[in-house]
Amino acid sequence: MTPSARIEAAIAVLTDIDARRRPAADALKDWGLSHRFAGSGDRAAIAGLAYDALRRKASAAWLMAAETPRAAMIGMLRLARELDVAAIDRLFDGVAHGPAPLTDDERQRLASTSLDGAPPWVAGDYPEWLDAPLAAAFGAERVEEGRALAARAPLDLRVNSLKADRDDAMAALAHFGATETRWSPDGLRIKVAADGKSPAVQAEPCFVKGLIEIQDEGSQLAALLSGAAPGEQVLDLCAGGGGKTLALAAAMANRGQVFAFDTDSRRLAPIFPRLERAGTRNVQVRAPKGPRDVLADLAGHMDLVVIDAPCTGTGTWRRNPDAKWRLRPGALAQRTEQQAELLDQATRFVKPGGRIAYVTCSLLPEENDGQIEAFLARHPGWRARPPAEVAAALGERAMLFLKAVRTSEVGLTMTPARTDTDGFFVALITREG
Ligand SMILES: C[S@@+](CC[C@H](N)C(=O)[O-])C[C@H]1O[C@@H](n2cnc3c(N)ncnc32)[C@H](O)[C@@H]1O
Repeated sequence: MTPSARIEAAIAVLTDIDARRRPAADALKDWGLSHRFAGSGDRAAIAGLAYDALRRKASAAWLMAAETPRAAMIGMLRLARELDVAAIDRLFDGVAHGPAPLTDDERQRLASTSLDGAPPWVAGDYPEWLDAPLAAAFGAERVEEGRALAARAPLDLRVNSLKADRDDAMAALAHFGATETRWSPDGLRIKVAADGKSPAVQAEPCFVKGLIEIQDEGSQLAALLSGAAPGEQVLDLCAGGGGKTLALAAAMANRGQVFAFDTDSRRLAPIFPRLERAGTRNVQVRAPKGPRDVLADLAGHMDLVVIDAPCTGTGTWRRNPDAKWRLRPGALAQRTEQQAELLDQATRFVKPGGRIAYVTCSLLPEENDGQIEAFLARHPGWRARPPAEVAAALGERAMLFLKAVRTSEVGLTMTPARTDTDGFFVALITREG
């Protein structure tokens, strides 16, 4: 396919996403099924164009004074890919399978890339209804935070310390240009190519043998900051596919016990092959069994309960740019209710002196500090560890990390703008002994 034809295809995908209010991945898959002639390079390029246009949807619409998929594409090419008017003109050349030529008005709009005068949610490319919570969390810096959330994410890997050492894994992935992550002692980072295509690390021998896992650095740090230590009894209450479970087991050097639970057994299913590949020996998966309380025997015995809570995912917009435009206030209300219930439920498992690590991949205060403050008001006998104590788990990097993150009295927040990770909130709350 020509570059112009790829652009026209990406505009068609954006039109489908808008018309049917569906996830980008579904629209891209359908496009692929009905255009089987397109090769993998074409598909990756089209996905890259569509995702980048979604990332910059509000600012592109403002620049072009139009809220159409075509305007989103043209505006993105100028704002994100930094093409000049002549280069965009060449792509919009009007030949078969390509988009119609630029109009005079479109050409004029592209003369400037200034977003001066745009409201924060336009300059920061996030939904207007989230301006108030983001202002509460980040004040004037919310535009910068939004911009960083609208950028592409790198591919992060966690080296499995049960099987490998970071230097060896880095050498095995030198052909991808893997480098050490800034904060996580087990992390490696690979830059994603200009067309947005991630390298196929899952086909690498070191992945197949369980030496590495795909995990954002923020997620690695969230697990690390819980302070899980060898020999402890740990309940991973929202284990899902096991990303945190695997990191916890490695941090505990296979000693002690991790119990992995999730109410959704389909989400839990991938954990079994992942545990096997990683060589973990201290994880017991407790899959739900109808109304039976499969965690009853753990009550009062846990040193640590990790709640990697269901949340709005606002911290992961770099990876799911369409999710930010689909999020609705009702979903936020539902998530905050679930989170409060989970925090309350978790208390029954924690032994005196034990702790809960509460984690979200959200940047909204209602799901983060607000949730912990409300918990502490409901539960006398619990206290939040100050962020400086929580960050101490990072050893010599703790001071710099503390300066980078947003801290409150009850927790700390990583963001793409501050730590160059996905957005994560972490709080440690301790039951008095
Ligand atoms: C953020 S995801 C977990 C991701 C996972 N920990 C990881 O690192 O890969 C949240 C999970 O919470 C689960 N969940 C929701 N409500 C729950 C509840 N009441 N008890 C346990 N798990 C719950 C969801 O099924 C979902 O898998």
